[in-house]
Amino acid sequence: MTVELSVNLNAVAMLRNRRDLPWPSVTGLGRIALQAGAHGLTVHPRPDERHIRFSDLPAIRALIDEEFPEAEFNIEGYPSSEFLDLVSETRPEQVTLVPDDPSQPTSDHGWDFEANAELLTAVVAQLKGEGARVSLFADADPAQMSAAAATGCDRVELYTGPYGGTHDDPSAAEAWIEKLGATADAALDFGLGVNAGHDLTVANLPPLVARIASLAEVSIGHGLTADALEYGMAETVRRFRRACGQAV
Ligand SMILES: CC(=O)[C@@H](O)[C@H](O)COP(=O)(O)O
Ligand SMILES: NCC(=O)COP(=O)(O)O
Repeated sequence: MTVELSVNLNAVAMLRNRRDLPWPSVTGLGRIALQAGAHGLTVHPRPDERHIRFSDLPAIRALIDEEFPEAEFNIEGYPSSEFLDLVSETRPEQVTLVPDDPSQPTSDHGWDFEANAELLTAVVAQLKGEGARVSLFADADPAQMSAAAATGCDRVELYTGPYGGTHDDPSAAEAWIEKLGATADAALDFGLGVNAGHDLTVANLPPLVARIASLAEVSIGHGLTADALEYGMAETVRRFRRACGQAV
């Protein structure tokens, strides 16, 4: 099974938001990602719009519709009425529901599916009725997959933050791979597809991909944007030196 890559544009938007200027362009970087073969684009609009802005969504929708009709738009977030309205207007191919509190700096846990069964079952049905695939953000806990499936969702997105945090501790990384793998196995047993995301990198992806044969999609923003800066820095410095009049 090919693991599809959805590029999360939140980090690009955060950099753009430092100034009242249109660069880096969220849509422009999204275009480059899709031209390079990414399967889709992910955004996680937060209530304070500190990363992606609600006003970014129509342009990303238009980019996909007009230039990359095979690509998917994945919108992540807590199912507030504002978020659900945004989704209805934007019609993403996939919605990933995340149990974020507005005060959280970033997403740091999956759903408690039993405690939120009523909310999730209703919202999943609504979003599926609007034509979206629905994925639910999940901790590495096989015991929760039965309750996840009972909501009617299509997929779970495994929260890989704690695995990403083990970058300097190989034995802890192995233990997290096993927990994530066991959760993916349980999800598959209940008929769920499996996505994964948070703090994934070029270094920590291969063991995850090797362990989870059913992995359908990873969404990556922070590590991918950091690499784009690192691997694009030398050429960019040369461009600016040329602009200074230097012979390069
Ligand atoms: C749902 C998830 O895992 C997050 O990674 C999120 O999409 C990133 O959002 P921020 O970039 O706004 O922290
Ligand atoms: N769903 C996770 C995501 O979209 C990106 O997370 P990160 O790579 O920015 O940690």
